[in-house]
Amino acid sequence: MAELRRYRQGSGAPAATLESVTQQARRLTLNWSDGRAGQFPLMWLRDHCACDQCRHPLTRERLYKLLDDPLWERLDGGDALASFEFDASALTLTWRDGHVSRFDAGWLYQRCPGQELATLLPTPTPWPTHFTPSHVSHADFIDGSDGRSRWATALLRDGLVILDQGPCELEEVSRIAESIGPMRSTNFGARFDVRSVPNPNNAAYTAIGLELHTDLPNWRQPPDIQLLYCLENDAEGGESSFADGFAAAETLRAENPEAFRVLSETLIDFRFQDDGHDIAVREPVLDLDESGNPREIRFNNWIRDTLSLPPDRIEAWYDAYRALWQILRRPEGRVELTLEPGQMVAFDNRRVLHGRNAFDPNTGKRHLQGTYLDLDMLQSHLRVLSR
Ligand SMILES: C[N+](C)(C)CCCC[C@H](N)C(=O)O
Ligand SMILES: O=C(O)CCC(=O)C(=O)O
Repeated sequence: MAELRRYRQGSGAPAATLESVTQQARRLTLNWSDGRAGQFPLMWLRDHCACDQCRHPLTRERLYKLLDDPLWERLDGGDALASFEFDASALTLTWRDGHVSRFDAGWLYQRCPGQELATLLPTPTPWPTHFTPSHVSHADFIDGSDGRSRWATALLRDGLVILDQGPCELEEVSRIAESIGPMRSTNFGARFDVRSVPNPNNAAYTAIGLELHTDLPNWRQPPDIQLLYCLENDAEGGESSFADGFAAAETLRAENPEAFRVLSETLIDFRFQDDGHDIAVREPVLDLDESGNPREIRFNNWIRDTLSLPPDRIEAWYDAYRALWQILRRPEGRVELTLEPGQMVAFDNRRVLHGRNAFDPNTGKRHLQGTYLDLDMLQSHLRVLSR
């Protein structure tokens, strides 16, 4: 069964064993010793055969093509299956053409159609009021899988995690990022320096305060994860703040459902322009998933473009936007901290907003290095660490 284990998700086989199997037309019903019953369409079973002909022996990717199999030319019932046998831990099917498929009972138990598949990933959880983010030391992160797992778990769950006591070395942020996945490039490069420069092309490269925002809402797919690594921070000011956009959206929905509706249903324009770029998109401030829960927030006051709505919708949109903005500013919903040299914040840029107070470049230096990562790479990293 080694070949089946290769693509099994989750850990270990369940305690329950297979007790009975019956066929009804184009399905098998499987009953386990703990009372669970599962209905498996024959086509599903044939499609998930894990033998070396049906899955590539090395990559374990599917080779079997349902569409090319003469077995399904007549979709008239159960005649695809010639016979089946089972014991407590396995089910063996012999198909009409003589092909044999063997399934581990535990593997099937975890995949009963209609049942949520177990995931190794933590569920994103909105911040309670006065939320305190998790900290992981740089040494624990570098040394072993435990520190990395704690870091990635907190980031996926809370959308924010802090790494402490790293070296004050240029490019440490790139090394950290690349140990997880390729850095996600944007018009600001793959890795960027946040400091006050003479000819800035965006507000982050000045010394002004930055209201809570998400980065690059003017892209169809804004960067998922942002890493900001502090190298120097001895200028006066420059304190950081963060707020959970999903928690704020939920508060808005509870307090002002109409504002929530307006922000999720109205598409507005976001646009960034400099000498070489003009990147623009039309999207809502709150993007909801199929269940109506916030999936993404786009909030960035300085690159919000001209509001082009019919006049009778403009006031309502501004009222809704101001209501959300007010919630985001509430102290009980914000995390405030002063980044120390060697500290790195990582956050979900499509959920958690970040900002900073103005700083005075005449009183000292402030320098952060940052980059972005795709969420896919962070999730992959945690799954691999859990193997
Ligand atoms: C930090 N870094 C400069 C890379 C990005 C800042 C982006 C913030 C905002 N979306 C904007 O385009 O102005
Ligand atoms: O300077 C900071 O602390 C934050 C910079 C920022 O908001 C950004 O890079 O997008």
